[in-house]
Amino acid sequence: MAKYSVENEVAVIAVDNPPMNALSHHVRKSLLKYLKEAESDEKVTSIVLCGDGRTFPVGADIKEFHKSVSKLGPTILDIVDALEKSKKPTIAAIHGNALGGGLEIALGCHYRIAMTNSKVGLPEVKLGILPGAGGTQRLPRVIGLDNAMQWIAYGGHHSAGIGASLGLIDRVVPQGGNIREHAILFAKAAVGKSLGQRRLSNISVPDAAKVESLMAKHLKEVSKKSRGALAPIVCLQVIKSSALLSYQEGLESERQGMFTLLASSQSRAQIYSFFAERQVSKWSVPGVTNYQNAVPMKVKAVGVVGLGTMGRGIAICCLRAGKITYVLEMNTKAQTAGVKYIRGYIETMRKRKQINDQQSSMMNNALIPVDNYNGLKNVDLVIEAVFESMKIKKEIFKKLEKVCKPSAILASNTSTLNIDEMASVTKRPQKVAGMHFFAPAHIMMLLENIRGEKSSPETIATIMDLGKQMRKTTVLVGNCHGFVGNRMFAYYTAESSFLLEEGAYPKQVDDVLLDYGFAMGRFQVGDLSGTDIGYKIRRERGLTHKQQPAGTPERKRGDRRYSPLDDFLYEKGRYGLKARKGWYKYEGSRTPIPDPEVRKMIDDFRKRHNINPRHISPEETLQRMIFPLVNEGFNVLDEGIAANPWDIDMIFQHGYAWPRHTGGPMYYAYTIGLPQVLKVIEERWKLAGASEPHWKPSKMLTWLVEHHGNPDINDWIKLYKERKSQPNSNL
Ligand SMILES: C/C=C(\C)C(=O)SCCNC(=O)CCNC(=O)[C@H](O)C(C)(C)COP(=O)(O)OP(=O)(O)OC[C@H]1O[C@@H](n2cnc3c(N)ncnc32)[C@H](O)[C@@H]1OP(=O)(O)O
Repeated sequence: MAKYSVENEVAVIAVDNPPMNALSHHVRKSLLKYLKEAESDEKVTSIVLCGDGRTFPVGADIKEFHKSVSKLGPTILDIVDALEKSKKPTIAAIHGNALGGGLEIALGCHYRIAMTNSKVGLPEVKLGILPGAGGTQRLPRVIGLDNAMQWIAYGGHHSAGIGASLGLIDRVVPQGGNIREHAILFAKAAVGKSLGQRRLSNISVPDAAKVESLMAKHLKEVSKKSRGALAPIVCLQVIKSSALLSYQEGLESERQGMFTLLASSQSRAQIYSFFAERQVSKWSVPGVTNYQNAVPMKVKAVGVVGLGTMGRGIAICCLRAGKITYVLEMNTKAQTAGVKYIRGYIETMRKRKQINDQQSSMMNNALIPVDNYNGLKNVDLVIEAVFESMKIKKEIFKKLEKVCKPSAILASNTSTLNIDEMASVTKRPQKVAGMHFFAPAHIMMLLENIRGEKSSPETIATIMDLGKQMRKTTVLVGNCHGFVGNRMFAYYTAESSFLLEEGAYPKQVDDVLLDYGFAMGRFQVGDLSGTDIGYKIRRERGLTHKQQPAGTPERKRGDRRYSPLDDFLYEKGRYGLKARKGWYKYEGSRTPIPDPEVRKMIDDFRKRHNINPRHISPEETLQRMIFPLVNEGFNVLDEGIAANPWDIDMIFQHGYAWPRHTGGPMYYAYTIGLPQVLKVIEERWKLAGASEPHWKPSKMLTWLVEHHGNPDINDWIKLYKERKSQPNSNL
């Protein structure tokens, strides 16, 4: 709804649709009604549009998308038109966020004033669509093509100050000011002034002459940054119309572009992702506890054990979240290097204005290096981040048990190992949990939190809350080898090496993944992280080529298929980018170049094993890499290790840079259709057999397909659990 009042001849229309004042159908209806009322009331000389509560409208109601209600008039464009056509000056009074349709109605107004701490932007591209209420045509007319292309194709939020410097915001109201009062005064002063040039559809785009060169520049950038995504490209094409066509023709091009994007699977996937991102914070452990009833502990001081790459990143996350951070590293050289890195990073953040001087000095003061376990006696929570070895981790947990106060939570940053086994060496298993950060921890958005069998509701609530304070997408999962992410990802990696054995080369596989939308292929990523990382993990598990007793078949570990190609690569000193050679070679830059030496290694291997290389199609490559991962995703859901398919999708989007416009592996499977996915998995299972158990069709996937075909992704768990809970379900 909207509220209407007249103050001192100024009509004030305030959108009132908590929490975000989204422009839902009922809001649009009442906005237009009040606009007409203000227009026809002779006592009203000007009109202010604002938001009640937290914010100016943040855009269209995303919940209405793909539903018939979104098509019910009036549209946002009807409101924008009415505001612009009004004979009385219309003023948008912005506080909080004016985003998407919110900014578009502000662009319909003749003037815009904004609180200094407010944000403006057209982020529709992030939902796989475009600003569909004239934003693609009006914004370039105010801030120019170059800026509009940047704003719309990337969907960033911008400060009111930036908006003012570009002519979008007419006045910035300082902190502490009352936006409504300022707007009323502004509106009074605007009465009687000419509105001609204030109607943005009347004016032309200032840098229209540069349209072709700007198009080329931005198209190049978006195809690199948002590989495979349709929306940024359509956005640019539609913005181009603002420079070449009349306003009305431009609007038609916007309408057509919107039609194309709304019909694409990408927009559905991105809208799904928007809600999924918010849904994961509403965690629950069925029958035990959930985000609404568990109370987190207050965490003031955190300990981080180990100052390697992970420990340093985790310490930065803790400092940014305002925690006193004790970093324990007993090796003096490693401690000096770690602390130097952290302080250097704080300084970089300060220089980039991500933090101010005061925050920088607070963070530096809150960093406390210690060189023995006693130094951790005051922390509320400790995260160990040492090498991935159960033996070492158990020793650390025993020491932590002795020195940490009884209330302290003991967490491990393990990426694969059993949390319950670590908990078993302590007297406080209810206070033990996993906090799996992804490298680099201070950059990657994901935190995969692992609840142990005995983790208490308070412990779970605390690690989830800490993730939120670190501003991470924090997903709660159950305990098993590799948890959700690495357990599923192992098959993606394994299949990529099998593909090399059978006929592909690294670039061929990587190109398929790049076309799918990944920023980097599997082998490029391997080189970037270092081929030594995986090797050390395999060595810890006794899997590497060199650890096998004489006579062990090269391509088997036990009764399972194994590819030793990754081990050979490491043994040749090809550690990846840092060694300037890995799956690729690097000559003076980070550009991966296919290396004949790697090709020879693969060819020799094939010859030794009498493998006749065959052509592997892009379609097979993609299916071989993604479908076993999806199959395992269904096993993970069946076992309750992940509570929902969107939990898995968020783990992959934020931890493994899975392209957002596909929604994530589970949503992608839903887009393809579960019957089709199962068909491929079943065919492959027949071919591969027991030595490749990752192709064994998941019970849950099979049951869903047999009984429901391709049910809505929101119904998977409900349908399956209902059936599973029935007696004699055999599931
Ligand atoms: C054509 C298309 C047009 C014209 C459009 O306008 S498309 C929409 C463009 N606008 C956006 O994409 C903005 C979406 N919202 C956000 O980015 C953020 O919510 C925020 C930056 C505005 C605020 O962030 P934050 O303070 O963290 O709050 P939450 O994101 O957690 O949001 C709180 C609840 O509000 C719901 N929400 C937010 N925006 C919308 C919306 N546009 N439509 C419907 N619902 C919205 C959000 O889902 C949260 O709901 P709950 O999880 O609490 O149920």
